[in-house]
Amino acid sequence: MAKGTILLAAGGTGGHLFPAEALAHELIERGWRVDLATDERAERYAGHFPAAHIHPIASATFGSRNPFALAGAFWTIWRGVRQASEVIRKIQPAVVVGFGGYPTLPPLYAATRRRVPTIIHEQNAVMGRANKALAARVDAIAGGFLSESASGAGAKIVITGNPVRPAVIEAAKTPYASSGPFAPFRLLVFGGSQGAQFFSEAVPPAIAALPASQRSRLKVTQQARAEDVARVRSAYHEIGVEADVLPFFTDMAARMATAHLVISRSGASTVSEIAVIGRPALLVPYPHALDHDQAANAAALAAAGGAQVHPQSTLSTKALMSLVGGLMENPGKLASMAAAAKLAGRPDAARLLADLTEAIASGKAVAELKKGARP
Ligand SMILES: CC(=O)N[C@H]1[C@@H](OP(=O)(O)OP(=O)(O)OC[C@H]2O[C@@H](n3ccc(=O)[nH]c3=O)[C@H](O)[C@@H]2O)O[C@H](CO)[C@@H](O)[C@@H]1O
Repeated sequence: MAKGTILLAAGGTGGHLFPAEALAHELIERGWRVDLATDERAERYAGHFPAAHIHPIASATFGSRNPFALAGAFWTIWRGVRQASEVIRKIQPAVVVGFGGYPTLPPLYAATRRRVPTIIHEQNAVMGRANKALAARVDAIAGGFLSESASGAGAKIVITGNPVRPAVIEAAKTPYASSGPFAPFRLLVFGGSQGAQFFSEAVPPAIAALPASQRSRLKVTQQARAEDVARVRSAYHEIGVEADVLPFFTDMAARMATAHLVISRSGASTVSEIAVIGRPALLVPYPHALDHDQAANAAALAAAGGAQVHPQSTLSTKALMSLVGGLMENPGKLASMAAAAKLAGRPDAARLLADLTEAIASGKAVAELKKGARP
């Protein structure tokens, strides 16, 4: 017999859904039934979600300035609030936990109206718009990279880190470079859950510019947007570099575990996973993220010595080639970056967030929890 039901709300991209999935595993292990409220966009990422029931909830963004589009969005969100309210009435969750992104607005808003305890989890160093809109109404704000002092909502913030999925915890058991003495040299390139056009354009020419002796040692795994896959594959084929190129790798954690160097964006889960598994990384923050400053996510890992951060605008083919080529010749530096990244990792984030969830479900307030935590 389950302890009760906890409703998680997450949608949109993998960056919101994967931390929810990690919390779900932890809560189920503790004897809770977990349901998920999500939008249809998230179906791509929800395949492995261990929810007892998935509730599709209507949602929309207020992104447009067109008054008709705005009115439409408002109406859709209101429809979502009514749907979510009905779900909450039926399943009587002990607490509702939202993971950011506009699909979480209706379920969290409906929960606060029905006086069900609520938590939002913010993965990023800078709070996203949906979470900002909900911050004043919820009981607790859990943070991946947030800082308690920097935000107006500081009193409600509990730093838990970003929960990573069980496959990541498993991958973290693999010591760095256990797949061989850097020959072949495994390079993993990916752009977050939706891919990155920039890497498709920039990385193959940089690899082509490496001396043949380095190129012949390379094995590349590269995620590319579906429309770029064929071009990236043939670019590597032409220069004789073995490359796995796909729009999405479902075994990303295992691929990270065997990588000697990662080149990626700095979305919150990406940075958290690189740290937990402990791999050296060249991080290139997505320059156009509306909601999240990816550079701020990368900063802590860089400060710990686990990663280098390079703005996209500085990465000419030559610059990228010499960064990769230089690191390939310096296994000692790579190994020390890997060790530093691992020290910065938070493998206990799912446990801490589950502790907070259970405390809020039992009616405790964040202020009480913080008082209890003081020596
Ligand atoms: C453009 C944008 O707005 N991005 C945001 C989005 O990123 P995005 O959705 O890309 O999220 P993250 O970088 O946080 O996570 C990407 C996740 O996808 C996984 N993965 C990736 C590629 C692949 O082939 N297979 C795979 O499994 C990674 O292992 C990781 O778990 O949400 C994040 C969390 O709020 C934010 O920090 C990002 O700023």
